Amino acid sequence: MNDTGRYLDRMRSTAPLIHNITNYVAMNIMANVLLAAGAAPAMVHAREEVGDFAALSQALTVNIGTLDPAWAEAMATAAQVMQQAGRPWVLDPVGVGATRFRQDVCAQLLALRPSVIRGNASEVLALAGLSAGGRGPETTDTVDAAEAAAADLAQRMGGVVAVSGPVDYITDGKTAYRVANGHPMMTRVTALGCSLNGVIGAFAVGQPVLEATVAALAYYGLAGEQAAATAIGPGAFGAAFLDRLYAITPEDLTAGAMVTPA
Ligand SMILES: Nc1ncnc2c1ncn2[C@@H]1O[C@H](COP(=O)(O)OP(=O)(O)O)[C@@H](O)[C@H]1O
Ligand SMILES: Cc1ncsc1CCOP(=O)(O)O
Ligand SMILES: [Mg+2]
Repeated sequence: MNDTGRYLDRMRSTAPLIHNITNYVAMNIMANVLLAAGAAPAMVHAREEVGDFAALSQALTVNIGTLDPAWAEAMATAAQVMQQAGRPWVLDPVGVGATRFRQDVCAQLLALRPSVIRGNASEVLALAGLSAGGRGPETTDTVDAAEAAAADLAQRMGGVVAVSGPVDYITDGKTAYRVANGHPMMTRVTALGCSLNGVIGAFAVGQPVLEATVAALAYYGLAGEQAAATAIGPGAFGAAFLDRLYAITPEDLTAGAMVTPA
């Protein structure tokens, strides 16, 4: 894949409305990430309105980071709208291995066929049923260890699975890519994984989902590399990261993307 920049260009040209049911930690950070990238975010989670709002949106992201039963109901309602409309929706199974409640809610959401599942290695392993553990939002496993689980999950779901980490792994169960962009500083700022889901959703609007997900991860990782080159620590990095998401051009992305077939 050497045309990653085209996916960024198309996303920015439509500035898609992305409906996010995300956690309290991520809401503000994720909205800023989406605005910097060139999309239009909305954080909407009330059971009474998620269905109507999803119907207006071009993509949905669902994140179980700060789950409660009312939110779980809202997530299923919104995901069902997207599934029926054939529009992309992204699931982030934050900390799914940690509790029974998260596992049960994810099982219900998987039945609604997410277009993309994006998680770290521990989350993908737990979601595939290959590990019951995990401490919470941070990974304790390597991406390599989760690759077979990702392929299995993608085949079972009929969607794309993206395992993020030092080198990301993205597969639809048949074709797979690795993306080597990124910087370890990205793990020192909370909610950057959560915010990535929005960027994936935005890239996936009207574009082939596997390739759009790869391009989104390359773009995100490139912004992380560039931000880390100037930042003295996590605080400055967070601001520089938004600035780089805003500044990277389609040409920069095509030149800087480190994508290989897996
Ligand atoms: N050690 C690392 N080196 C480079 N990039 C990383 C590293 N760890 C994570 N990333 C990047 O950080 C972003 C968030 O991924 P990750 O930290 O795995 O998510 P989460 O916060 O959900 O655990 C992704 O773009 C990923 O490529
Ligand atoms: C710290 C925390 N606790 C519940 S959700 C959340 C944010 C996790 O964000 P990310 O997975 O992107 O690091
Ligand atoms: Mg996460």
